[in-house]
Amino acid sequence: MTIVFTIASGKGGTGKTTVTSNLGSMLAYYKKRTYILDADVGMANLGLVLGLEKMPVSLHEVLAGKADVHDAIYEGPFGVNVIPSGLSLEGFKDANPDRLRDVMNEIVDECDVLIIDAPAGINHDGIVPLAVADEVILVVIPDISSILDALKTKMLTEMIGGKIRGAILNRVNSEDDDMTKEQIEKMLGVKVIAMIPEDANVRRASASRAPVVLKYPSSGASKAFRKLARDIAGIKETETDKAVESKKKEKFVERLARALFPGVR
Ligand SMILES: Nc1ncnc2c1ncn2[C@@H]1O[C@H](COP(=O)(O)OP(=O)(O)OP(=O)(O)O)[C@@H](O)[C@H]1O
Repeated sequence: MTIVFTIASGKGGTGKTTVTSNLGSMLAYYKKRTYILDADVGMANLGLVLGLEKMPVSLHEVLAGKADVHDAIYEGPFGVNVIPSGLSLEGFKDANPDRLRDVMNEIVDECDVLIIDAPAGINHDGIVPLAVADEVILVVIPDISSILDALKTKMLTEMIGGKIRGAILNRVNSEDDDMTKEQIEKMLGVKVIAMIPEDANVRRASASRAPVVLKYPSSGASKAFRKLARDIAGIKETETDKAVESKKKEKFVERLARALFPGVR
């Protein structure tokens, strides 16, 4: 059976696209037939961060009723199926977000997991992705305004009969954070299902147009995304996962050795 997740926040810039691209890629890596769809039709960037160069047909044309959704599916990292939104304002103007449910119905039988990257804010474009999801996942950063905005999104989701799976706490940097995981859970009234550290590799990977799980698989953020994907897919850590982790340790030991014995290679 297919499960549809919508990745939402409230406040912009908390990491929805980062979560969508990395969680989607990892689920594909773990052999789940995964589709990721950029419902942020006004400020699309899922295709960009995944390095899709040419997108002759995008969700814009599909939502405008001018193209079939199957013509707007592109192959991403580990074989994840990406449905990007276009970058032109002209295309955005004609896109009708109310068609999203029809688009979903056309692909739902082909996938195990569909992840929808929702736009920030509470407006009409943002409500449709909340309404069509089986479960909404909130992406928050440890900052009071992010939590308050996510709380509004949670209340709106529940008001329209939707269900919240939990919150992903992104950009965690324990020394500087305003709020702890427990305070956030209490305030939001939902479980924190993953904690993704602040990690410069995330931005570095985006700049080279790849998800961090592909570009820097042994980084802290990748480790957290791998675990989240396993939890969602209901699978245990594999030997390959352990090998990726031990690679990180080796590198640390190598770095330490270099620092202590600079002359030795
Ligand atoms: N864990 C992290 N560590 C460091 N940088 C991060 C992390 N997560 C996200 N970022 C960076 O934060 C910025 C915003 O992330 P992203 O685009 O995923 O947010 P968004 O919620 O989709 O934004 P918008 O609301 O504009 O669509 C990007 O530059 C991204 O590389």
